Amino acid sequence: MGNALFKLNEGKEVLECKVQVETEMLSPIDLAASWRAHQEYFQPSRVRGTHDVTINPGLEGRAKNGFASGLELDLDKYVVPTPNMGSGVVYAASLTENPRSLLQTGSSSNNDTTKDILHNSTKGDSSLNHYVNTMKSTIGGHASSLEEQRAMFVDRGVGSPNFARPTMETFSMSNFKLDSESKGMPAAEGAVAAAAVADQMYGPKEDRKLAIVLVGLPARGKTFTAAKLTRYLRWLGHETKHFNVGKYRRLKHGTNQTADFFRGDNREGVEARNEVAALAMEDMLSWMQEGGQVGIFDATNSTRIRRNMLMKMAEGKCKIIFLETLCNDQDVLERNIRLKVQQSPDYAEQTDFEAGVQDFKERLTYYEKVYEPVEEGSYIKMIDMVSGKGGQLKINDISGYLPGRIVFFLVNCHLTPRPILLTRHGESMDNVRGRIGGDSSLSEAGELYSRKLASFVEKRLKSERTASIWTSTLQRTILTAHPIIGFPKIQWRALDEINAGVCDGMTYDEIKKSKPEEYESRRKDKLRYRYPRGESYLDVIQRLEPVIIELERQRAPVVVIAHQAVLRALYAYFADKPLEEVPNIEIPLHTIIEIQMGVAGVQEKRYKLMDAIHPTAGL
Ligand SMILES: O=P(O)(O)OC[C@H]1O[C@@](CO)(OP(=O)(O)O)[C@@H](O)[C@@H]1O
Repeated sequence: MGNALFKLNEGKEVLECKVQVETEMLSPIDLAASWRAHQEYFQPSRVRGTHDVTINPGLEGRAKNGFASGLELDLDKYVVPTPNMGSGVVYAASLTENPRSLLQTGSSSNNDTTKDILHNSTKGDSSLNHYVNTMKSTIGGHASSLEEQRAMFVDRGVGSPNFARPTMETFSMSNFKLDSESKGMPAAEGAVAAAAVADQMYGPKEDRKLAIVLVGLPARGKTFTAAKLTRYLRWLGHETKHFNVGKYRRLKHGTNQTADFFRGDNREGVEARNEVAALAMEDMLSWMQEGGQVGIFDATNSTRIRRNMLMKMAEGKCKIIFLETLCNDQDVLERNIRLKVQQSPDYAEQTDFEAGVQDFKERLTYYEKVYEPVEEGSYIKMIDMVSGKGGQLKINDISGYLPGRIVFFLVNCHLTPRPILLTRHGESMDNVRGRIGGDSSLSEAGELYSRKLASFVEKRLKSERTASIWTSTLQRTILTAHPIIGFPKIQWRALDEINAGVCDGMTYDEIKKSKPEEYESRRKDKLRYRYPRGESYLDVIQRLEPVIIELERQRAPVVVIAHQAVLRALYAYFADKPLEEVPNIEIPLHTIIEIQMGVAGVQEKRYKLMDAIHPTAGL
């Protein structure tokens, strides 16, 4: 502890100022370590001069790339098990909601349930109403003191205990997330959170709950589009669920319905299909009452009568936007029909594949006879987006934050299969030291990995017309990309590692010793915890959203060379992982995660090129 007394003679007046400085005793070893780290940071960086976009990389990479990478010709020799999703294809439809109204015994008839839902919807969320009223009166009225007014809008960090948590009366996003009573608030930061607060305050109740009702003939990519949209909205933090009516039909009426069941003049069949659609809608509305925010209602919904039934059930409870998928490309349709027969549970017991295809085509003709394109209400028409040769969106009566984002997401999506390769940078000097953040260069092992990666990329993408290499602006990723030649490289600030704020450059042990409350807060809620003057994982997800949109939009392969926390967030999107799991997803060094995005969903494959700390001379 150091004390100092400063005296300032201003003419006759002497100003005194006492200063007390708290210092902690550092052992000589810690002092030396922090001096070394300090020197390392101020070493001239080897990549500062490179532009954000380099199209024709220097030839020097070619020389290095030629030798010492020692990769086997057969890349499958490096394949390692994928800990999360297995190596099989995850069929999108299997990720849909289990029909609770069918699984619960004695589920009430449609009308009773609908009446119950209408009755309960007047209760609303008392604590949230109270909260919003308090906030309205504070903001609308006059906060009692200037201090409180200033405090109202200061978001003092979610997890860091260094800031007093604002009282219930002051306004701060953290209360919304932490107040377990307030439902429908996304687990998110930034724009998503701000829009949610605005909608809670000013949007009519039904606008705060959104039903995206799919419309379209079979084999138009409805289920795949529904799954993609569900994944995107969940990743942004919106409580989103995918309700597939086909699943309800199969549960209630079995999986071996022939095409006749789907005839427009088959009264029994029509009633049965409307019944399960109503059950699914009731389940979705019940789920919204319990706090769900966006329901993706996946069915053909091919007639105006059916759509009117759904709109009537949703009246006053949620906003409906119809999402119609239209496809005129016969090749795409043929491919989708064959994929559907191959993978749909409807044909799981069909031994004769071609007979299955014929039956499905017959079912299709029955739907085509009664199909009425959407012309009513709010709608988004996706026209030939599936083929990936352009396509377009037609929209009508779309407004608000979330619908706007959904349109922007859908206009950037396509189904052209292509691989996305995710990998961390090569081992860095700070990885060896166990220091987080920073901007250190690569260790010897990290440099060897960069050469192996260049070899891998050359082999894996040699059949591709083109590809691009994305890095962060930190030198450990730029240096890792350096030996790769022949592909344009782009530096993204958005791909920089999570900002550890005041803890940048420290080891976890040093944080635990010198900032135990920070360490403990992060351990307790790593997803929401924000480093003082740094970021949380929720912050990282929000800043990665433009990267996800661009990854969806790209038609050529992309190699993303980034960081542990950033890749956890990106991987969680493709693997549709719950947000709570994001901060602990395994993203080992020197491993490439290949994500294959295609018509059937997302497939994952992992290649481990070498160990982290002790490089092997040549594989
Ligand atoms: O969220 P945690 O588990 O701390 O992981 C993030 C940390 O991983 C590290 C390595 O410790 O990332 P990377 O080396 O991939 O850039 C740190 O820089 C970063 O702070």
